[in-house]
Amino acid sequence: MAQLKTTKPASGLAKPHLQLKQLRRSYGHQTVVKDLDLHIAKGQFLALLGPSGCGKTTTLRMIAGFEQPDAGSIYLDEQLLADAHRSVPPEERGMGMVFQSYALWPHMSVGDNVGYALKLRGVKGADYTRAIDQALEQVELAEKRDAMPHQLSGGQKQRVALARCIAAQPRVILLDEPLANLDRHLRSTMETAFRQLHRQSGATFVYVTHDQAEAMALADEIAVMHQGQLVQRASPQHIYRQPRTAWLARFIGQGSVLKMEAAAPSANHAQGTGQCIGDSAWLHMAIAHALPDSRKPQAEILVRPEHVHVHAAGQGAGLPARVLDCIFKGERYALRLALALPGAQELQAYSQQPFVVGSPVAIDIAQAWTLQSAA
Ligand SMILES: Nc1ncnc2c1ncn2[C@@H]1O[C@H](COP(=O)(O)OP(=O)(O)OP(=O)(O)O)[C@@H](O)[C@H]1O
Repeated sequence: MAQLKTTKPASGLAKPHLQLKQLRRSYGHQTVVKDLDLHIAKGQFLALLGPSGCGKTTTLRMIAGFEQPDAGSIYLDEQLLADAHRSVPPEERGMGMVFQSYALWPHMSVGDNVGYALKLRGVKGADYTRAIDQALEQVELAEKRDAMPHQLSGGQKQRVALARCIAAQPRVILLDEPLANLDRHLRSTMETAFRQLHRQSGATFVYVTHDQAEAMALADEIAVMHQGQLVQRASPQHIYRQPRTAWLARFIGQGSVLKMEAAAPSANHAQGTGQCIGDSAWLHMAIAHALPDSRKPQAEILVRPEHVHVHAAGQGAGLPARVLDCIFKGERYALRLALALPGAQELQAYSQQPFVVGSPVAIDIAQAWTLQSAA
């Protein structure tokens, strides 16, 4: 692999950001990252989200410099970091990486682990000690400075790994499933720590995860990958409310993808993908007409459980349905319902009251989102 020497951007006024341009990487005959275009603004917290094997880690490793692209290029500011012919070595990219496995040196104290990169850079004496103390304070582990890694809990080890990363003051911090080894309670504590550190450090964060809840809780924007390609990139709110494809709608959050008749009678709604339908009466009609053997065109819509109102059968109008499941979730009940219509389409709903499994109900769908056909 030819190695590029680090060169500063030509202009100090250049707008700094990380750019992946038409990035491609294959292993044997399998192309795992396919012409990926991604621009990440300075100081942004971007989550790279997708199911196992979609190419997230390979993308992160190319940004870090552990893998070289087969085609395309990676720029930081205006500096070319890598393309198919050249690659700046990882240690010259000004990036830090936090792994799922913590990757602490077992024979070094917490303080020495945190200061490792600084020592390599020749930082010594009071500056070295101050940088370690500051980084450990940021992750609230100042009292563990002299402890050894084996004396720490999983969450503490991950915070040391973060402190080590921050102490080196990287421009970009790359995180590969850093919370995957932690229990649920610790994960939410660590999510708070990540958000604080992101704000304090001002660094650009690129965070790989397959957990949508984690991506939504942490990131300003989410880039969803599927089979090596970018499916959608937007804010968590946008991706949740307006997923582009049926695949993404199913992948992100709770919700049901229902079929409805694309050209329902009395429809004065424009048809097509990427639209919010808020007319309940029209929605009910279009869903009721989605006969499984219909020759008329069918469309797919996303219905989130919070938009489904359930009441006992006979108490008001609505689509007829039957309760398949009713699970107590603490603050509410989660229902699984089957429409009592041809096709028996299933959907999810929330309710403040329990419903008996098997009982007939009526449902109102307040809004839905039209989708592209399944990817
Ligand atoms: N060094 C390698 N040699 C061969 N195949 C590889 C190599 N690294 C990754 N792959 C394959 O590339 C595909 C993408 O892997 P990658 O680790 O990028 O996915 P991922 O989205 O991060 O998945 P996970 O969430 O499971 O880590 C997988 O099919 C994987 O088996």
